[in-house]
Amino acid sequence: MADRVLCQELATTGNHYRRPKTGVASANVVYANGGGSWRAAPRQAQRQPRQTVQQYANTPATGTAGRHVGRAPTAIVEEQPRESTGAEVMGLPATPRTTKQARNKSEEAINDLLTRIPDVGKLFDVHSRIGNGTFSTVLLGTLRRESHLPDSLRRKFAIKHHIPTSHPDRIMKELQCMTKMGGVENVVGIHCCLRCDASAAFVMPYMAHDRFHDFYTRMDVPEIRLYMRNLLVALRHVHKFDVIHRDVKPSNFLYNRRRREFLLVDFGLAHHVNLPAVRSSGAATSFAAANNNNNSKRPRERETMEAVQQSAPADAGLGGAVKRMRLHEESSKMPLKPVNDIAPSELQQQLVDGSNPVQPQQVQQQQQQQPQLAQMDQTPSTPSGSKYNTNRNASTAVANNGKCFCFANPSVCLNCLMKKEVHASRAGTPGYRPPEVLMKYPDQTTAVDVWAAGVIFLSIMSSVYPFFKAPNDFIALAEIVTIFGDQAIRKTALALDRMITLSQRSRPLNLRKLCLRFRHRSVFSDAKLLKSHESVDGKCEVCRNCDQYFFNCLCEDSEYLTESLDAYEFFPPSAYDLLQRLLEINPHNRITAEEALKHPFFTAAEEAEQTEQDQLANGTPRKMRRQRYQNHKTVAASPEQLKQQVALDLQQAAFNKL
Ligand SMILES: Nc1ncnc2c1ncn2[C@@H]1O[C@H](COP(=O)(O)OP(=O)(O)OP(=O)(O)O)[C@@H](O)[C@H]1O
Repeated sequence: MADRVLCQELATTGNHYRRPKTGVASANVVYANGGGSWRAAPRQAQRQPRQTVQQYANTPATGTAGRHVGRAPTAIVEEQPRESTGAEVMGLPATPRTTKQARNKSEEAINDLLTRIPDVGKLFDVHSRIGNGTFSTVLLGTLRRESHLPDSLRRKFAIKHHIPTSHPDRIMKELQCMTKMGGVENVVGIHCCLRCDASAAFVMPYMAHDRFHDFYTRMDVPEIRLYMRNLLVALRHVHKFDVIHRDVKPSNFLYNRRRREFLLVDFGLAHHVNLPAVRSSGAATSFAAANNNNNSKRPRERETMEAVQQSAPADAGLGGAVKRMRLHEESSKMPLKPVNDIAPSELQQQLVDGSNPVQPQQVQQQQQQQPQLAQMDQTPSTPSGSKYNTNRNASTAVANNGKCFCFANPSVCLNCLMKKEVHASRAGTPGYRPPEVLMKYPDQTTAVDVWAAGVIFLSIMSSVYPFFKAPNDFIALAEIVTIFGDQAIRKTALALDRMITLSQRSRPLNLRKLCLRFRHRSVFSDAKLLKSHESVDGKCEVCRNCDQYFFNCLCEDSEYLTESLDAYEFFPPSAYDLLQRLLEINPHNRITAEEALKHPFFTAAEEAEQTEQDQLANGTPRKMRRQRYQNHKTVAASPEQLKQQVALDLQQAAFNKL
């Protein structure tokens, strides 16, 4: 029998759903400049084989090395874009996209939900699977007690069925976020939560939405503005609670183009802004242990346990599990013996069996040693004057005030072994992690989400999705360095107390050039254009910094005469400025969601809109013309009225000028 932990009455008088229609009316559209990644994205192509037929042509990008251009998709033939409504099972005709395989998966998911949580079946008719994530399957449901109503009057719900291996704390935290913050400002709310043994399901309001893939290249500036504004509104709301969403990405920000509705979903990785209290190797140990329980289908990091430990305010309501973890953490928090006291044989023994004898006075010594160690991190120079100390002798290390001896050694030096482990969350989806996360900065803030919003904006502006696609955090950082230059990263690393070693220098690229160059890739990668710039011997110079042909150079301070981009301009200058601020490398200088909403990209448009509305209220130009014509006629009728009309016209002109 199901054990219901929280079930509010589903009597919310929400809007009755309407029969869904497709968002955009255009069938079989061929995009010459359709989306795609910098690199070939076989995963992306594989993920949606049933929905999109993609024709990739292996068009060599400009530049010899093609560091980040690689294989550019030249054409995407798509079926009519549609909202993922699950409408088929609600009496609507099945679309050709619904394959047998998809139906099977949908049925599997429904059966799984109904078997694991039988109460769901008593309350809901579950129709189809509408989303599939790392931690859950989301299904479409309608109330059984409304089954007698016509389709158009039955309310729809998104039932998020958590995978049974999801940690209870993670589920609890997600639930807390939704109950505390949800239901307003584009943030998803929750109706109820059902649990049976190890399985839990959230019942949320359902929102039919379009796939990002279908609209990100099609939006005009006002729509992009609307999209970004709504995303920032949701983030501003979440950030007011000092909560970092940590998984801001297009698939978690639902958008219904037709109804202009938005919804930020998935608070599975959300946590409070770091309190620097819990950063110990013990925490890392228990986190690792928790991590082992979770098997990920997709490369999204699972740091729930760590997040729980770092978010003290959230802990209050989390119950025994967290307390248990804290105990575990305390017991493993014991500091290591100071290096002076460790005989080499003893140390070896410790490393082998993991034993860690601790005495009270050693704790004190350890605490005294911490500032020294922190300092050491910042001073890589050695007595010999070389940048790195390659001395292998541990006793010399001690004599050298605990400097690092790891470089060029096959093992971690004693001094580093003694250091407290830096424990920084890296939860989130690859491609949306900001530099501070990639550099393992422990005191992360809501700026993490703002960076992710910037990446989404960059995808929209450049028509490249996903924009960053690195297999690991190092390459992800290298991608950021490629665009923003090494100086910005070095400075930020210094500001964040992190040390970063880069093998080469790189100058920053210009975001406007980057966006327009990618947006119009077919134009700038055209063979004819290349031919027109080739020298007589058929060669064309390539910029060493950005790896692009000189006429397409993307560098901020380019030394080349490049092709003019003005004819291809699509955005106002304020858009690039906002993009730059959202993607500020230093999290301390990054714009907040609240500030971003006051950026001229939004406010200037609002002012223009206001003026337009005022004009409408006072008469549109067309109306005015008609009025003038009528006036003219009247004037002809009476010379007396002529004066009046002229005065009126002058008044109107003066008013318009204002
Ligand atoms: N309220 C909702 N209405 C409509 N669809 C929804 C709703 N909530 C979630 N979905 C769909 O389900 C998908 C997965 O949901 P969610 O992100 O919450 O799960 P997840 O397991 O955490 O996924 P991921 O690992 O991709 O973040 C979403 O991308 C969306 O398409």
